[in-house]
Amino acid sequence: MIKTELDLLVFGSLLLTMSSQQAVVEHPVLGIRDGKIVFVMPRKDFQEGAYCAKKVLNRRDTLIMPGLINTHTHLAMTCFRGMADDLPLMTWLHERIFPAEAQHVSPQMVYAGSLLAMAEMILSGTTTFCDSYFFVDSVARAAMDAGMRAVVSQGFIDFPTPDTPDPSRQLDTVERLIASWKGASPLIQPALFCHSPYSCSPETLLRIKAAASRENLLYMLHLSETREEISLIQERYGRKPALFLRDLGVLDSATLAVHCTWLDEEEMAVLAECGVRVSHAPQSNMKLASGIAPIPAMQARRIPVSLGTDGSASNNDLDLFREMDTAAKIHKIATMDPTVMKARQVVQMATLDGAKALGLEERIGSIEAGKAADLIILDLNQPHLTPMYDPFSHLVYAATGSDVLTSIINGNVVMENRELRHLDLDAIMKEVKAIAKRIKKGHRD
Ligand SMILES: CSC[C@H]1O[C@@H](n2cnc3c(O)ncnc32)[C@H](O)[C@@H]1O
Ligand SMILES: [Zn+2]
Repeated sequence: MIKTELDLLVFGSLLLTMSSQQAVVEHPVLGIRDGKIVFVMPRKDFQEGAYCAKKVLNRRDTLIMPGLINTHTHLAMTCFRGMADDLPLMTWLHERIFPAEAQHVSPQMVYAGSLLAMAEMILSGTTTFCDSYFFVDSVARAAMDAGMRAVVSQGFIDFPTPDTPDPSRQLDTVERLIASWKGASPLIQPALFCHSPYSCSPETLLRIKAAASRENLLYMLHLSETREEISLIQERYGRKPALFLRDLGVLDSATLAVHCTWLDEEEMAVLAECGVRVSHAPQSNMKLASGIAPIPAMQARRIPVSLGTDGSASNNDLDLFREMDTAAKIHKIATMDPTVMKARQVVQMATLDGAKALGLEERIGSIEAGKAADLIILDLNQPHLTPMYDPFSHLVYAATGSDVLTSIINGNVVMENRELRHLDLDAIMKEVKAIAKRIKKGHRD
């Protein structure tokens, strides 16, 4: 008998496909070749003699699921973790973060801080992230080195930023990003990010959107994050932020709006009509006391909502398991209704809906034959995961990132039994500690 060759065979106790049917497979076997899922089937249907695999992962008491997708973060801000806590957004940004970024953000700092973030994300089950920051080339190189799937977006603000000191040259920065990374790797998608409607002029918002549309790239921005933003935009443009952006012509299905904390009914209707996707970052919204986004109302309008951690200076970690727990609970208390944001739906937000938010649902977000092999394996043999009536309940309300044993991205094992395969964590932490020492002293890198 001719055997089908596989790169990897994975056995487990339970597998959550997170496909639209949300099938759960007991005692699953999963075959992977050339970075893709070849089959998923129950072990009883598996003909052992029909396959030969270069590597086999087979551990008792494990749950296999799609890798988690973090749709909004600023990875290099790991270097600022814990540096400016317990402040409201505008004070945090203008008095602490922007000045620190002006002094310390460099290609080296972004590479080191992003690598540290990637180590943290892989160790906690994230396989795809969408980053928005400066010196994007460093983020993309770090993602290639870590073996992570990434949307790397270039951030724009209408004042001199570390990689675009002259804001009138923003389009040069766009061109550099496209020349270096568009089509360069199946793991990397470039994208464009305008910081917000209050920090970018209508001309900038439009110019960057036009470039994104021309190049078929995702366009993102922080939207309606605080009440202060609503007043500012209302004063400046005589309209609420979402209406202002709709009238400007930058809202469509290739737009991902981050936060959306203070959207009202009319604005939600506009987002739904335009096909805008949303990234919800509940822990950052809580820590900066920005507010509670009306997520159940958005989902009722069929606005696709995904999860993001935001940067680690406003969260302060990148563990999407903790974010899922927060997302499930915060809306129960906000609506005083424990039936909203059920565990199964929250897991979907962190997987398939994350893929939809990034326009990657054909490739990732669920475990299905033909999709990329981006998956994680959790250890169920833990006191806090015993007994198990409902795996979705455990993933949202009991598990943390440290329950992830093994992570596979595009068919590559990037972490096995909690050992990072591509990253030297000690060296990365040493480098970031050295950067933090300079930040503490206030010296330039
Ligand atoms: C142009 S994107 C990078 C830019 O955004 C800043 N930032 C990080 N988190 C937030 C947030 O929650 N709201 C607004 N701005 C934020 C970051 O420090 C960079 O300057
Ligand atoms: Zn952000």
